[in-house]
Amino acid sequence: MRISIVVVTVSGIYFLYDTLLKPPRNIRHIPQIDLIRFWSGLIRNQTLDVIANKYTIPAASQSNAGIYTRFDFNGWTVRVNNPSLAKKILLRPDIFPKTNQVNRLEGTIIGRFLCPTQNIMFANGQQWKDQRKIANPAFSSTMPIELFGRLSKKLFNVIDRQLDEQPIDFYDLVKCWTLDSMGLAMFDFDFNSIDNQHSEWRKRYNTIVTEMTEPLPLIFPVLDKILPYRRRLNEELIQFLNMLQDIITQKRDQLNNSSPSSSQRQEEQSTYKKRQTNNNADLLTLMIEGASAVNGNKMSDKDLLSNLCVFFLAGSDTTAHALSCIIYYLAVNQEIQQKARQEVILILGDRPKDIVPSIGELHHLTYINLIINEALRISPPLVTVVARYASQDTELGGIFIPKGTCVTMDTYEMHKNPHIWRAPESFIPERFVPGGEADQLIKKQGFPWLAYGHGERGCIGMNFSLTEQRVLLSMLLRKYEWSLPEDSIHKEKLQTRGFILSSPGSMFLNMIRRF
Ligand code: HEM
Repeated sequence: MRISIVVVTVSGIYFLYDTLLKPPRNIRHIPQIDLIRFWSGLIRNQTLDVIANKYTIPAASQSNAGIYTRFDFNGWTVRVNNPSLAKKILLRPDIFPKTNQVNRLEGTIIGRFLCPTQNIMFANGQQWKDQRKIANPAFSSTMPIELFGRLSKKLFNVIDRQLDEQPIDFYDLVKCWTLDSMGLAMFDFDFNSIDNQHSEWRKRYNTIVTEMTEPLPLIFPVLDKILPYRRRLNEELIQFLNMLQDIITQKRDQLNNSSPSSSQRQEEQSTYKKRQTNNNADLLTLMIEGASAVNGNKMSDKDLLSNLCVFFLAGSDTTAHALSCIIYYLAVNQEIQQKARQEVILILGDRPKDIVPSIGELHHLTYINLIINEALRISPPLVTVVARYASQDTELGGIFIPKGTCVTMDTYEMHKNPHIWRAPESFIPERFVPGGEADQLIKKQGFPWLAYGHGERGCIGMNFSLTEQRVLLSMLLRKYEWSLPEDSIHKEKLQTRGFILSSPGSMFLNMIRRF
């Protein structure tokens, strides 16, 4: 009897060890990360650079291919830390399509927000093509520069009111700025969070985004149903989704009233084209009109809602993170800040007045563009990309990858890997001059810079987000000078954390007005 208890216990422990701590047998030939140390690092909230330097980069360095396996929210996954393999994966979506997150996350909080249906971020094949075709024109229309400029002036009013209470948390403010920009540009809804940082909708959105991506419920979705605070989060989510649904319904009603008959399709198409170029419509309007103008099909409310949520999540805190990191690196590199300011002054002049740059002027901000690229390298807002899977038996860097294996990329690690980039911890915008280090790496190695992804599944909102960054940064440089306070938590180095979306937590600055 005793012997059988011992045998059952030992077998149970072995079973748990074999299934939880060891990858499936068909990928055990690939180097593994030290899973316990990696996970305990994440749970102890270690910063991204510590995790990269201690666990993930060493794990990838075990093989020449620069790949390793680990268990995370996609289950056992092959993680790629190699630019040429990143290129191979991203340019072959037929061999490496996206994993089915809709099924995997069904019933979870993140699933209900991020992918209640197959939206543009997660769909594959024809379903994805149809959605991208509808959304593309909305994103390639003229950018709402005036809106970004107007919101920047609003932000400056808030900064000015806080100048006597230095330091100022720029990260918190810029999150309001990107949220208001997205709300207004996407569906003409004013979150009004710049003027009221404690607004109800802002609080709701922040709670959802912050708590939704906590690592443990991502791995064990059942926690969403058990833990009381997760149930409260669910309530917040329902309210947020209802608000978006109301906006969609109102917008449809408005459009139906303004174009009641289906026989007016030709007229609708020309209005749609005019709106695209004149930039007098929000993205939601363009998508609803696009859905009927492109192929005569209307997009269902469920699909629209699913896409709106994904645009929000993909586009709001990511850009806020990017802007905060730029501001940080300009604070700790005063000579780069000064050089960037000189460029802006050369193009926009130095009159003591806020000036919103034109699209042509933005194109001349070449040094600012280098700064943006370098900030996105040294601290990419998304630390990984959406997981793919091998749709057939294949190989990566000579290592066999069986059909069905989940594969993804370590964006953060690739951007910080000393085997790829020279002095990766140093902020050097000149890496991105034409023919410079970045171009050389692209030529020789593939995709070393993955901030916006690449290939047909690259970021649809890249131009939108880059325009936001260029407008706010150029206006900010004319108006203020800034530095890091002595007691900043980022004094030694930028501290970012996050499992999917990276965040500096806060970014307190001392700011001085130039006029
Ligand atoms: C700094 C800001 C941003 C960063 C760093 C970023 C990053 C990325 C990355 C890395 C991908 C590729 C993911 C993959 O291959 O799995 C992606 C895709 C995507 N992004 Fe962004 N993004 C940003 C801003 C935006 C904005 C403003 C929007 C929309 C308003 C947006 C919407 C999307 C969508 C819909 C996709 C999926 C495209 C597809 O698969 O066809 N992003 N983004």
